[in-house]
Amino acid sequence: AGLPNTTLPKTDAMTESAAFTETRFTTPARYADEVTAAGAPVTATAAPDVDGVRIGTFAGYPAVLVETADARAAIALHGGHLLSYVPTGGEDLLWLSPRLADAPAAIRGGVPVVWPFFGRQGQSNDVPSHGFVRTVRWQLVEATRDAEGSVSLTLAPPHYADLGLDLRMHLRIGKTLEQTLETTNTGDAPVAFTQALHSYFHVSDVANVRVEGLDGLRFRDKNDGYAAHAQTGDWVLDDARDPGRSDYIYADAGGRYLLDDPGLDRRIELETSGSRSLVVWNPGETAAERSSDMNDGSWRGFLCLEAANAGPDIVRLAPGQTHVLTQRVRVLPRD
Ligand SMILES: O=P(O)(O)OC[C@H]1O[C@H](O)[C@H](O)[C@@H](O)[C@@H]1O
Repeated sequence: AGLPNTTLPKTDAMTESAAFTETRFTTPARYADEVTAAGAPVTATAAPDVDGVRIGTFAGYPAVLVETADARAAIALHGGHLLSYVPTGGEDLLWLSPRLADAPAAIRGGVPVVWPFFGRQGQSNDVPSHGFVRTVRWQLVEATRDAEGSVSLTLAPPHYADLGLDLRMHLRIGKTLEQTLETTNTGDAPVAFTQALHSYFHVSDVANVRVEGLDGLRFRDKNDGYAAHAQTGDWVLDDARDPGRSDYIYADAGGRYLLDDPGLDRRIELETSGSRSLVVWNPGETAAERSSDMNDGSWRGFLCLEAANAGPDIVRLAPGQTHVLTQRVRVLPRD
């Protein structure tokens, strides 16, 4: 097929802070120590006294393991990273690299938490790409089980006193996966930030799936100097301009997307709120082969649909204000 994309007039590159008004973050004083500590073994994490929740390991990472009648899930303490979500009777919705590097390296796969900036949008080159929370150890703050049997968790990254922002992540594991990033401005100045739940969805073959819900939207292509384009029809990987890779930021996105996968005979529904952008990313073969955690052909097994506030979609918070980004994910049968 191929996308008959229309090239729109080029505007300023999205990473130039002059074009937008993101806060320029300074790496928190504690960040380097937190990264170093994240490589050390986990010592005694108290297991919560909640049915179906325990502390164990998953893919070699210390993790919160959840089991309900409707689904199983694993959340690594490293990065607060959701590694696995398996609806009962189905396959994992998430992809995890078979070549994971050890902590404190970032985990390839699952749902990286990107915060408080997407990539290095609006930032200098001195800050780590995708923010300050994906390569540090998080804490499990709360676990509860509701009357329907779903498990709700709250996790938090280290508190950075000098950042002026605080993050809590909530997860609800049941028939549907619900994941929320709750950001509060704890400082005394307004903050403008970007973020994403960078989900790696497991697919049969990325070249053989399509994403509905993007038709007519404008997007910026990171591989094309952030040039603006217009989407016609569904997203597919075989973009006529560049077969085999996608790094698109869709703006003014509607918040409901369907990932149709004939090979796995399923559709993944992604619904978002508090997010007006969607990033659709797959590195394609050439870039994947240069990467130590995707250079085995496994890049074909995922597509990232990232519920984001990125590109022109920047969140502005006055002191004391809180912003909530939520994604809801579930499997639908194919008709
Ligand atoms: O390799 P990472 O730092 O995990 O980033 C993985 C990818 O994340 C996002 O999708 C960005 O838009 C991509 O440009 C980036 O390559």
